[in-house]
Amino acid sequence: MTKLDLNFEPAEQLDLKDLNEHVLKAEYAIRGAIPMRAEQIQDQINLDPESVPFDKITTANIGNPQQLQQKPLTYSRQVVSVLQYPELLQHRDLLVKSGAYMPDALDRAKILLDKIGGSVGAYSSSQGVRGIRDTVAEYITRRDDGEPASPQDIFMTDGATRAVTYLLSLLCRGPQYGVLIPIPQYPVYTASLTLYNTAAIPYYLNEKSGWSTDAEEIEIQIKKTIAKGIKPSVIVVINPGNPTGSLLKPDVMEDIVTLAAKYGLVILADEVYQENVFSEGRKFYSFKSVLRSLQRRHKIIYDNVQLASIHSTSKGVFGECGQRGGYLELIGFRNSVREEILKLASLSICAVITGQAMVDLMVAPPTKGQPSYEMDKAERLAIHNTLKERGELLYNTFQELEGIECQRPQGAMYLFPRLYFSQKVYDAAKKADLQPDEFYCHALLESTGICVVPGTGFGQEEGTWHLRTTFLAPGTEWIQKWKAFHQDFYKKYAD
Ligand SMILES: Cc1ncc(COP(=O)(O)O)c(C=O)c1O
Repeated sequence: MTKLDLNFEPAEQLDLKDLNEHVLKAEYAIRGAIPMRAEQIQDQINLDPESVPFDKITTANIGNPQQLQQKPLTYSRQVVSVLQYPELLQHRDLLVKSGAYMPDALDRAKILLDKIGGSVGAYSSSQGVRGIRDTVAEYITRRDDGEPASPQDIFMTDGATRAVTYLLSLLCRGPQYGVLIPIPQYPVYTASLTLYNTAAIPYYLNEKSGWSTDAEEIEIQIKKTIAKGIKPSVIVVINPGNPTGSLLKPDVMEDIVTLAAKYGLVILADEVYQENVFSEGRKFYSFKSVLRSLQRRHKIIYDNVQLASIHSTSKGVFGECGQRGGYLELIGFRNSVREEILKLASLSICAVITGQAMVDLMVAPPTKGQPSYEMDKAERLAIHNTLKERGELLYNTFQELEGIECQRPQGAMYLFPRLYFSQKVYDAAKKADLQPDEFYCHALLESTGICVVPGTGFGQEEGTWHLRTTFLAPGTEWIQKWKAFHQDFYKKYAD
């Protein structure tokens, strides 16, 4: 029998007013109203397939390749399956003879198990498995043409998002501090800044010149912000860009590093699309390689630049979003600051171990001479080429249509076309209490099942309207459906 007095009015449940206002204000359009409506429609299709004029939802709203039939790379999945069940190694001959496993995948699993300490079911150190950080450091060194990387600077994370969270939670210090973000941008950045109650300082990318970044425009924004009494402390750069698909040139990157050196900005280089480069004759340059080159050419002025680079297993040709693998490389930070990042990492104990293993496999594929080499290389190339072709196809289709203007994809996995609307669309959108781009995207979803995200969710220059679509969905049927919808929409709303 309780000794407490039971004669009371029960306390109320929580209401929104009882919650953290910053969480309420944060928005993430990629999983916002339109994707939520798409989920409802999918449920409706499952219950009653005849109730909508299409048979499935095409999820072009999120860069989630394996949801759209991209096959995982065989070698890495073979290795990870053994990590989950190491007893398989006792049946090596059988597994190899039957063709179920390649011998080098089994060897790699053994090496990884040793690195991990025997079981993916055990925590690792908070910074991540040392042997995996060694592999990542070797990869970065190779990628940057011999510019050395150190495992001490690598932090393994649950996807790149966790790395963004660590950095912004540490660097955002309230509304009198600001973070420079590109517009349009990947909305995790604005959402995080809202959560951490820190000012977002937009710098606009130049659509007409392929969504290029203009350092002079950034400096103007920095000066304006300082004049308002807000201190810019971080600059976020997404390269290749999401949602724009643009690829930065080294001279622009040098300018950004110069601004970082001059104004004491930490560079948060979101480099998760570093493998997704499609422009002929162009290549990805890491911010680290650009910084090191500047440091070599100039004495002192670049010595204090602090750079955090993030990468992920979610994109590239790996597309292993659900495995939550990622890493963060810290360059130029004081030890005391790195210790705080480590503390943040230790609060979640460690990154998922299979995700860490996935990073190891992503950055160190089988090498020439190993039995899996040819197969792995062919699979990687096929995925890369398919993405490139799909991007081109969608781009070419947009070129044919009225009222839509699209920049050629240079990288990443998105197109961000601009939409020009008639007065009738503005009026209809207003009536529906939507922005014109939201109105178009809703109509596209309801007519075709194609789910994309309105430009409003990424930020866009006032008075302009866009949408973001991935080019991951297979086949051409959905593109034809979109084309037909678009033509009907423009006919229906012609002034
Ligand atoms: C620019 C950018 N950064 C980070 C992420 C998050 O990646 P992850 O799945 O590794 O958390 C994404 C995902 O789409 C992205 O587009």
